[in-house]
Amino acid sequence: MTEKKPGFFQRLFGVPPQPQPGPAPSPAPPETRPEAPAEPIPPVPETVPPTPEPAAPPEAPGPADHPIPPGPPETTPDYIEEIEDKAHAGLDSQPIVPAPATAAPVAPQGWFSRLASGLKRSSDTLTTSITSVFTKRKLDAATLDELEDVLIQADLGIDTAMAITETLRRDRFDKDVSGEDVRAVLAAEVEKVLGPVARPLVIDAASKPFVILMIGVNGSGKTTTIGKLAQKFAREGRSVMLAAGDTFRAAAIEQLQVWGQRTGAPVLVRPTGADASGLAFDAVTQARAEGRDVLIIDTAGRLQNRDELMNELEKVIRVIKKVDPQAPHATLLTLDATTGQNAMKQVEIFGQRAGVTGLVMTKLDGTARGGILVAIARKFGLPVHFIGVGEGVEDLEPFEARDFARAIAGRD
Ligand SMILES: Nc1nc2c(ncn2[C@@H]2O[C@H](COP(=O)(O)OP(=O)(O)OP(=O)(O)O)[C@@H](O)[C@H]2O)c(=O)[nH]1
Repeated sequence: MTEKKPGFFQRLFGVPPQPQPGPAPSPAPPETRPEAPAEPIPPVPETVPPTPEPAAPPEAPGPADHPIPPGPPETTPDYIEEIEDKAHAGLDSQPIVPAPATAAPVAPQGWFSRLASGLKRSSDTLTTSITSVFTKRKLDAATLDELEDVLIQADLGIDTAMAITETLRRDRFDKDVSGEDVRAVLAAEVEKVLGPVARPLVIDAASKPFVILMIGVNGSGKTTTIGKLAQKFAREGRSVMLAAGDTFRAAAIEQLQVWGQRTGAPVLVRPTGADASGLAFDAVTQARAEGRDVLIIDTAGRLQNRDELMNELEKVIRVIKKVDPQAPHATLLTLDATTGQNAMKQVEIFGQRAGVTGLVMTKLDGTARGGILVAIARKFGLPVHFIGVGEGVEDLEPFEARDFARAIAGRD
């Protein structure tokens, strides 16, 4: 199914790009993102508005504010907007109805169809395999074994695969069973597993600011998710501040600044290579002084097996707690669905080291491995707050077990 999508800028603001538009969110081309930079990049000349000094020094204060370097052309917002425009070329030719610059909250209309089309690769793979197993045969032991293999290959996990085959064995053994029957059982079982973990992210208004720390491996979608969340919170009328704690990557800092411009959220930045914990300390201090409702802190991507980087993350958390012992109030792990089974390891290690409180699964649109969310839910029972099925701001939604179960089982 090819859905005609408006341009990214239009989807974000409801208006076409103006002659001198603000820069677009800047997902850096993968080749510009080091997997896990070991060496900080040296500071560069000043261009960024200074940020106040912390009330008390953090464990290892970062260097003074510096400008954000313009960055190589391939990482600039203009360049990225150009790429996005090209990516959507041919899809943007419809006349665009102008909307007010201050876009009104957009109802999550059509979310299920976006979810279903996002999860299409996962559900197609599953349903095609199921259909090939159930070709109007009576349900026998061999068929159940085949089905179990199919479900395990779809990353649903052994326990869920067994639960589904057990249900079928109990209710339908030696009877005719169609692919549709199996999909119904699959949807029911997936919903049963996901129901308890589908929990909204509740912003406690008593915590000012409510501090959200965004963590995850490189490229898992932290910065993009922060932008999407900032947009949501701003639409809810909350005062949001962002902190560009991914001090390894100039492009990530710029990316966050762009989201800040779009959402009206100030962005605390430091030069590339600056100490992330010092920045986190300043961010919480400043957000508190300004009475912000929500502070979202980005962090550099890190592989869970890089011990020194995980130590650094622990330090960021310790330093945040110096300002507010209850913070971070939410530590959200972004998981790239395309990584499949490795996501299990990420949940385990980040959970141990950083105390993950909730999950955001991104890129469910780009993979046939969406079933991994079911395996993760069953094993860890951590709340899943949001899922992402695309790069646009409207492609992140609160997680609903029933919708996901229906979409992955290919049921309308
Ligand atoms: N298709 C798709 N792409 C996504 C989604 N979420 C994020 N992305 C893209 O994934 C890429 C990486 O996203 P980032 O937000 O830069 O990831 P990050 O975790 O901040 O990356 P590092 O700074 O390298 O750690 C970007 O190109 C995003 O546009 C999603 O739900 N679906």
